[in-house]
Order: sequence, then C-alpha cells, then structure tokens
Amino acid sequence: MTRAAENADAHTYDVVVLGAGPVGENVVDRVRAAGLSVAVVEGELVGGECSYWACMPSKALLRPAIVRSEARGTPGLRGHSYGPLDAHEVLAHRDSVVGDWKDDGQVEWVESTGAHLYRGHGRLHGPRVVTVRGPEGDRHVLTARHAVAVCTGSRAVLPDLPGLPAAGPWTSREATSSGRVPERLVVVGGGVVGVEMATAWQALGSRVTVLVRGGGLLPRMEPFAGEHVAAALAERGADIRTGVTVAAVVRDGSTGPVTVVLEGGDRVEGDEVLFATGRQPRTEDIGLETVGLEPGSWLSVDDSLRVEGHDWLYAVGDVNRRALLTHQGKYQARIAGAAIAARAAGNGSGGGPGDGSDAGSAGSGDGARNTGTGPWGPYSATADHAAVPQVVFTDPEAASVGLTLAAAEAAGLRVRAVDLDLTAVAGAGLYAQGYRGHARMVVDLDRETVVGATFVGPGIGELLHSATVAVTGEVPIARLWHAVPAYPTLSEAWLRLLEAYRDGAGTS
Ligand SMILES: Cc1cc2nc3c(=O)[nH]c(=O)nc-3n(C[C@H](O)[C@H](O)[C@H](O)COP(=O)(O)OP(=O)(O)OC[C@H]3O[C@@H](n4cnc5c(N)ncnc54)[C@H](O)[C@@H]3O)c2cc1C
Ligand SMILES: NC(=O)c1ccc[n+]([C@@H]2O[C@H](COP(=O)([O-])OP(=O)(O)OC[C@H]3O[C@@H](n4cnc5c(N)ncnc54)[C@H](O)[C@@H]3O)[C@@H](O)[C@H]2O)c1
Repeated sequence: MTRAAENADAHTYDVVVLGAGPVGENVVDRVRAAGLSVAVVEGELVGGECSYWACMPSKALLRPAIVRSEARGTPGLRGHSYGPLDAHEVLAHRDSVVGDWKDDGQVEWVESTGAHLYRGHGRLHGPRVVTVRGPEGDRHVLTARHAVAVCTGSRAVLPDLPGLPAAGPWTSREATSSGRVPERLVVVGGGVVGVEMATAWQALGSRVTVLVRGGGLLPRMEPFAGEHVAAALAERGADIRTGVTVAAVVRDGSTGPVTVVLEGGDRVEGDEVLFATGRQPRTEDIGLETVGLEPGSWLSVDDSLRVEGHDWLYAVGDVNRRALLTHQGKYQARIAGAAIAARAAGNGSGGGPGDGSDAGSAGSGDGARNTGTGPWGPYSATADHAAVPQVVFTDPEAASVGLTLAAAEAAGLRVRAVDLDLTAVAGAGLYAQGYRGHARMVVDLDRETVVGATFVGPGIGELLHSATVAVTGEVPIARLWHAVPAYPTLSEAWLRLLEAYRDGAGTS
C-alpha cells in the first residue's frame, strides 16, 4: 500500500470522475446509463462553476436587462420601462437561481443515478487511481477498472500586474455573486465575460468603463458583432476604451476606490475592478505528475476525449480547452461516456471506438464517415472543430456557429460571406421598433454549404440553432431554399441571406 493510501478506505469502480461540474455530471449520467459503476469526486459544489458563478447567475442578472430593453422597443410598454431596475429584486432572483450557493438538489440528482459521490479534493495517484482528501480529514483511494475522466474545469486568470492582488479585484466569481451594485465598475477585457458583466452591472446602475487592449469587443466573433454591442453599451453611457494596456492597479485600504493605471499614465477610477482576462485549467494540483503529465497544463485529447498516450485517461470540458462552453462540454461528456462504455464492453472493432490508438481518429476519409471512429461518429466530438455554437447574452445578443470569414479563409477554404441588415426582415420591425441587427453567412463555394453564421440583434439567440443544424448537417444551399421560415419571424433572415447569395448581393 502506498503512503497516500495509508489509513484510507479503498474502493474499485468501473469509472472515476474527477469534478462534478456540468461536464462531470454528464459523464456520470452517460456511463451509469450504460450500466457501469461510477464514483465522482467534488471539492466544492456539485454543479460546478456554471451553476453558481458562471452561466446561471450571469444569465439571471442579464435577463431583466434584456427584457427592459425590449420593452423600450414595444409600443404600450415604453412608459413602464424607464427608470432603474429594482436591483434588490434582481439580486435576490440571482441568489435563488443559484440555490443560495447550496448544492442539495444537484447532490440528490447525482445520487439518484446510482453514482457514489465523494466530497473532497481528488488527485491522480498513478494510472487508474484517484485519492480523495475529504473535508473531515477522511481519505479514500478509488481505483478505476476502465477509465478516469478529469472534468476539473477552469478558473479565471489574473495578469501579473503591480498592485493587483492587494487591490482585491473581481473575477467572474465576484462579478456573478456580488450582493452590492458598485457605483463605478471598471472592466478589463472585452471578451464574453467582460461584455456580459458590463451589460448586467450597467443595467443594475453601475457606471461602467471597459478597457480593451485590442481593437474591439468580442474579438473571436465577426467584427460587426462586437461593434453593435459596443455601440449599445456606449449609448447607455459606458466608456469603452480600445487599444489600452493596464500597467498597474492601486487601492488604498480594502474598501476605498480602486485606480487602474494605463500604459502612458492615464488613470481610471472605480469602486470595483473586474478582470475578465481569460481562463486557466484547474490542473495544478491533481497529480498529473504521477502519470507523466505537466501540472497546470491544459489536457490535450483526441476526438474521443482521451488523453494522448493514456488509454484509461479522459479529459472532458473546459480542462481540455477545445471549447470553454457548458453545452459543448456536455456534448463532449456524452461522446466520452459513450466511448468509455463501448471500450469497457470490448467493442474494439467495426464501428466501435477501438481500444487502442485508433480511437477517435477523425478525418479518416469517406469510408469511416458516420462510423464510430470517423467524423460525426458516436465516439468523435467532431462538432468541436466544425460547429461550436455560442450565444453572448448582451443587449443586443450576439451569436455565432462555425467559422468566421477570417477563420474560413485562414483554413484555406474558398468562401463567400453574405451580409444582411436585419431590418430587411419583416419580423424585426415587429420584434421591436427601431430594431437594429446584422447577420452574416459564410458559404463554402466548393461544397455550396454554410460553414459559419453570425447574428447580432435583439432576440437572435433563439435563431442560432437553425444555423447550427445547417452547418452540422452540411445542408446544401439548394436544399436550404426548401427550409421555409415562418412569417413573420426573425428566421426569415435565412431567406434574405439565400436571396443575397443567389443575387451576389451583400457579399465579401
Ligand atoms: C461568467 C461566466 C459565464 C458563463 N456563461 C456561460 C453560458 O452562458 N453558456 C455556456 O455554455 N458557458 C458559459 N460559461 C462557461 C461555463 O461556465 C464552462 O464552460 C463550464 O462551467 C465548464 O464546465 P466543466 O464541468 O468543464 O467545469 P466547471 O464548471 O469548472 O466544474 C469543474 C468542477 O470540478 C471541481 N474540481 C476541480 N478540481 C477538483 C479536484 N481536484 N477535486 C475535486 N473536485 C475538483 C470544481 O470544484 C468544479 O465543481 C461561462 C463562464 C463564465 C466564467
Ligand atoms: N454566454 C457564453 O457563452 C459565455 C459567457 C461567459 C463566458 N463564457 C466562456 O468563458 C470563457 C472565458 O471568458 P473570458 O471573457 O474570461 O475569456 P475570453 O478569452 O473570451 O476573453 C478574455 C479577453 O481578455 C483579454 N485579455 C487577456 N489578458 C488581458 C490583459 N492583461 N489586459 C487586457 N485584456 C486582456 C483577451 O485579449 C480577451 O479578449 C470564454 O471562453 C467563453 O467561452 C461563455
């Protein structure tokens, strides 16, 4: 028995899952459904970042802001939609959405699957073994017969800047859980967290300054998306500064104002400063060194989510850096769970995922398409490469799937982008008076299929799935003409885009 295993109880399961965020939970669900025994280890709250400090609280804060804005575009409601949001009520709603940061409901769900939940910090201890240090000093050694799935997620990155740790900056955790509306909020970073939180706190009454080192907001989307979001934030009073670099942060005392010092000497004062500057993997203390991997690194995986060189180790969700989104991590969890179950059942031939290095070898040609190992097969997270959908819940919303024009060109595709001002759609004028929005579809000219789509405008989040189906299904443009959008919905954007493509209009 190893030192870590001394005084510990030992158990063997088919699968051990490290981390019970949305992704770990879905691996549990899938492998339990296949009849495998599962242990899942969680060090904080079952439900993970998404439930308590990310998707759920941020959307609970944003929804009232979006509804108020839409009411302002709706005749008969306008008079009732000015004035501040009731911040007390919104924050109380947010608290109830996150279950007051208690996880009883999710624990109940995990246990209802038949999985065994271990609370505490889990670490790998050599191949197939996970040790758990529990909150009461209890220790457990869990051995996996078939697979360990690392689903430990990510945390916010803080840049190495003078004065920053002492200034008590907000990260996404404080920005989604604060019980107080700061009078002035400085947001550093123009990515998704930065723009969503700028939108939410501005609507709750904060005066917001956004500091962006690049040329605009939402740099991973088509440029027009960030331009629309920036214009709307600025119209409501936000100060958006692009091309600026933060050099230092200064706060006297723990509660006084905070000053952000920019390169060049300009200073921006706020009551809180949010650093929304990206994520890092939660892998620094999970025993990666005991299996020959680098602590603190992102875990790179094949398309069946298996870590290269380890036939028993899977890394699923944020921790593999393929797409830091709950829905995409849950998709990966379904694929990984299916692959683990099939391999455990010895399904190593024909269309199965194999038990060796062939697993998940996407791109293996037409013969392998739609089989287990080929692109779009049941054991291959192909959509991670081709069709990742994302909705940014700002006001207006921004949404995209697949490739931007620039990404498609960089990938060497022969493409044409078709642009559309969404006011050309009858449904837009009905959706809100003064509706503003834009859409772009990127067409692969060799295959005549849509490889990317981006929308910005009120209510377009619900339009995105139609684009995801078109991109994932590689639906020919000629067939899309037969997918008739109902009148008068925003989905008629598709018809206008097809007309523009046919006529060679609005293209680049
Ligand atoms: C502010 C914000 C808003 C977001 N909004 C959205 C959105 O609207 N839609 C969307 O799709 N995505 C959104 N995301 C992204 C989403 O939160 C993540 O993609 C998602 O949470 C990833 O899930 P996960 O299970 O991989 O990791 P996590 O949710 O981070 O869960 C990992 C779990 O593992 C546990 N853990 C870690 N290490 C150990 C250990 N050693 N032992 C035991 N347990 C451990 C953690 O405590 C945690 O519970 C948002 C992110 C942020 C920051
Ligand atoms: N609605 C959603 O789907 C949603 C909402 C929030 C977050 N998320 C996910 O969470 C992840 C994390 O979001 P995020 O906004 O933290 O990361 P991000 O990578 O989207 O954006 C971070 C931004 O900060 C900038 N930056 C980095 N270091 C900086 C520095 N020192 N000074 C100034 N700017 C700096 C980067 O250039 C980048 O534009 C994203 O990948 C996103 O997918 C999704």
